[in-house]
Amino acid sequence: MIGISFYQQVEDDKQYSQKIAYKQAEMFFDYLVLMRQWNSRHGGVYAPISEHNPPNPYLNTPYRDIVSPDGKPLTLINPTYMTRQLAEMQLRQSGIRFHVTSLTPLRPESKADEWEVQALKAFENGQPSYTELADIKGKPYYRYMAPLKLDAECLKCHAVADKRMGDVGGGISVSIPASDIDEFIGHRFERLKKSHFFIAATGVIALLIAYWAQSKLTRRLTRAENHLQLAYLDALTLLPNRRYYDAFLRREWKRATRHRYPLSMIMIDIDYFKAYNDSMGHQEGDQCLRQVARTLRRYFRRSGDLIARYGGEEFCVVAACDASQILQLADILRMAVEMMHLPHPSSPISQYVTISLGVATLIPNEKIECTELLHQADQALYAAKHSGRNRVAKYQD
Ligand SMILES: Nc1nc2c(ncn2[C@@H]2O[C@H](COP(=O)(O)OP(=O)(O)OP(=O)(O)O)[C@@H](O)[C@H]2O)c(=O)[nH]1
Repeated sequence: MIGISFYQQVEDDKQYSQKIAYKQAEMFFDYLVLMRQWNSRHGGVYAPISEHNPPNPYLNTPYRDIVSPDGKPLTLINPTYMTRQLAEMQLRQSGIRFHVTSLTPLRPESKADEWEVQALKAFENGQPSYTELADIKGKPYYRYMAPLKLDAECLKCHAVADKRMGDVGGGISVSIPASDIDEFIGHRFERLKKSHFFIAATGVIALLIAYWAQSKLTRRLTRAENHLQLAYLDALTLLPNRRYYDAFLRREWKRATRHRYPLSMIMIDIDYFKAYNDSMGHQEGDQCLRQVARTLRRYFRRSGDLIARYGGEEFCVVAACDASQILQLADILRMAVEMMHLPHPSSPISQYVTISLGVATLIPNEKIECTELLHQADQALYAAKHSGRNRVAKYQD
């Protein structure tokens, strides 16, 4: 955006400067026309003949040269001769060129150049003025030209058969060196470059600071998140731990109390896990816990349900569903673990690892604590264990 702004401002400045150049040329033209009218109104003016004011050989009029009563030789200066003299002075002083010209000039020096010929032809077709950036002797100029209408004074010398008063007799071209404008644009360009560079540099520094601050914040957040995960995640199974489970249960209990919907719980315990450890080794025991956890967690995707490692070889489930739904879920979990076909050589009830599950459901209210649900699920688990293991038992009063 800074690049676009820079480009646009430079382009705007160029166009604006060009407009000013052409306007300046137009003002020169208007002023010259005014002076010519003044001269013409007096029928020309006499001035002493000098090195800078020799008699004009192209001025075809009686009394062109006269002598003043005190004996000074004077010569008549008509509008065109005056413009020519002014043009020479202006060129010497500022490099700006005026040129009075026509398609049929009397003086060879007044012959129109290629560009002026185009402009004069355009005037004959009614165009009021002509502007262009064009070269004179290999140097670029902002060129402006407008027509001169024939008046009585002009017709004295420029009497052409098909020309009448008010017709386009020629024109004056005003040419301003492009180097004057380029110099101005150059200064402006430098200033724009500096200011845009400053804005860009400030922007980049601000972005770098923002990036640095943001990555610092991200690092702190990641660290905090890791700490939080460590605080609430069981390192062995990567399931939520008992602390998280307790907090979750209290929250869900309150919500279920408010909205009066049933909350269910499953306590899960691996059967004969001591024997498994003893026969397979503690590391295999850990591996078994991980595999059971991975299998169980697949059934918990909803935000209102949770499975956690409750401690040792025990897992615990809390779900916002009724008694029949939780019984179904518990049975699915039991079968899923059995179907893992994890060998358990020292289990008296199966050749594979199995689990026992205790299920309880309550509709919470302000008079019951959530520990009651835990207690009931635990009782149900105890019942499942004592009625043979590898089964689901429902809490009975
Ligand atoms: N490998 C391993 N073993 C554990 C872990 N946590 C608890 N245990 C073991 O799990 C066993 C639990 O045994 P018990 O509570 O006697 O129960 P059980 O042998 O599973 O018998 P039942 O529950 O009655 O079927 C203990 O031997 C604990 O050492 C653990 O993180 N890794």
